[in-house]
Amino acid sequence: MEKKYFVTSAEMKKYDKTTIEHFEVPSLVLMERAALETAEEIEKRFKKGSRVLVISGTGNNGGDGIAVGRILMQRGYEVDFVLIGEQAKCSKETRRQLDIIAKYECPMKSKIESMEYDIIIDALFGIGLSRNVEGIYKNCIETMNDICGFIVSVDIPSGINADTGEVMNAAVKADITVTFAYEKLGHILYPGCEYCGEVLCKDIGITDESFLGEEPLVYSYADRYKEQAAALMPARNRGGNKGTFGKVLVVAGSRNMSGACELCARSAYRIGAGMVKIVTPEENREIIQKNLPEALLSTYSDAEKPEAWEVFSQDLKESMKWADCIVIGPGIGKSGTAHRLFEYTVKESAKDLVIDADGLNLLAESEELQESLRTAALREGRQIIITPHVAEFARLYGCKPEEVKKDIISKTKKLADRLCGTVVCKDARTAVAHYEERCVYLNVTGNDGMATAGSGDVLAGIIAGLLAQGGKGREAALTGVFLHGRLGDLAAEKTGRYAVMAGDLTEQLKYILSDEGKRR
Ligand SMILES: NC(=O)C1=CN([C@@H]2O[C@H](COP(=O)(O)OP(=O)(O)OC[C@H]3O[C@@H](n4cnc5c(N)ncnc54)[C@H](OP(=O)(O)O)[C@@H]3O)[C@@H](O)[C@H]2O)[C@@H](O)CC1
Ligand SMILES: [K+]
Repeated sequence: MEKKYFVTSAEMKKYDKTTIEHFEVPSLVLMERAALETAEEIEKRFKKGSRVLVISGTGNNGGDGIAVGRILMQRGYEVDFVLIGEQAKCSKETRRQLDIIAKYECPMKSKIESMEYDIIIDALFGIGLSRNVEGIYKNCIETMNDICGFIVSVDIPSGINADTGEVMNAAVKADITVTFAYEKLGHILYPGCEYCGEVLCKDIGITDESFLGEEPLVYSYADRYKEQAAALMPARNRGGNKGTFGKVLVVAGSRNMSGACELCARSAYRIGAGMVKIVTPEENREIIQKNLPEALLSTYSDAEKPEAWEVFSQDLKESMKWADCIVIGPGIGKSGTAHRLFEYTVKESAKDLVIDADGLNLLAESEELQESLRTAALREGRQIIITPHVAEFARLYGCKPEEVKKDIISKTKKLADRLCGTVVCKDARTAVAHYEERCVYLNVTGNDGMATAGSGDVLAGIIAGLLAQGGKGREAALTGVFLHGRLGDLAAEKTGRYAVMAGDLTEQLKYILSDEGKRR
């Protein structure tokens, strides 16, 4: 699978350093390449004679900016240079850039004197931003945002934290961001991604060799899969039958709450599972048979009564034997029956398990069941995938939702390690971690239209459908999350983000995988 990495500032600095020290590429060569790439993006958009303002800080980001200005000046643009901060504090490379423009007799100013520019080069702070922006720096960022010109941020908009995407008290709102070698987490996480404009990632000679064997912690699927989603699917055997394409057991819904199980089961079918059986209260029978006649059904009533449970649990045991994997939780509630069903599914089966929604709340309440799942994963290789949104995650993890949002990557990994499974932490950028893998997947598909009831039920069904077709827990989760986001994007293209409903996502499965084979 082709990956795309998102790096932290510490990782990027390490790769810079390796390229400079281990591979002996001079730092000024990297800076010149970065500047050339940035200048070329400006030349594509603006003609010679355009007025350019370069705002530099004292770090190497500032040096990049000065070099961009110098190249544009040599190519016929009208360039003004401003340095914010003390010259004496400039990095070695930035001092060198100052010396070069001094030789060309370009004056360096210490404040912005005009608001009349076509282009602003934002090179105040790059990945070296280490604290909140205050005083003259904050004023400078606000002035850049006030000038009417087109803003090109060098590497990252000044004021955005490259690791978390946080706004450090003030940040530049760029039209484009030209970054180098790898996109940073701050380009992709919210709110940072909303400040970048279009992100253009340029090769300046820092390559995967600079990892020296240890790849970055965070990755996603390469962009090409957005157009070629079917390439992520498990190969489909033309000689297969409904048994070989996998059997999913959906334990979902509660009395007169049939929507969640229907969405989940339908999604499992649409992603390609051969058979789907729904376990739900008897009251839901009629509506499910009407809406989803393809689903097999096993219903229960009065399961709180011991004799009824006795009979039904035997039936459930048979269903669990029949299934290749189980999904439990959507719409199940937290009643006594829900507890029983959940406990039984965890303890009496070794089949791969997707836990969603209320199932996660039941899991959060029971250390004993968490321990059972850990043991089953380690001893029997049972694959456990949990799909919490941020609030459910916080309950399981034992922290506040805000803390999850601030540190989604490492917390998702820690929870996966604790549960010995795959954890899908659903947010605007969903993270997926697996206990046996060091790296964490960060999803870049999807949109806010998907923040709608039932969207999670669809994801749980998709992941279970992929598991049933033989996918490993980790891959099923990654592919499921990526596809789910693509479904949301396609649905939003059709209706706009406001109008997207969960059923629309499943509907899009009809189209997104229709090119299977052609694009593999
Ligand atoms: N190796 C190379 O040649 C390559 C380098 N590249 C480029 O280098 C950039 C990284 O350079 P960098 O590490 O020098 O950091 P950068 O972002 O310029 O700023 C650091 C300065 O800001 C200061 N500072 C920080 N926070 C502050 C605050 N809130 N308020 C005020 N000051 C604050 C901090 O000062 P201090 O914390 O020491 O007080 C320091 O002086 C990278 O983004 C890319 O553009 C690429 O071209 C690839 C090749
Ligand atoms: K910048």
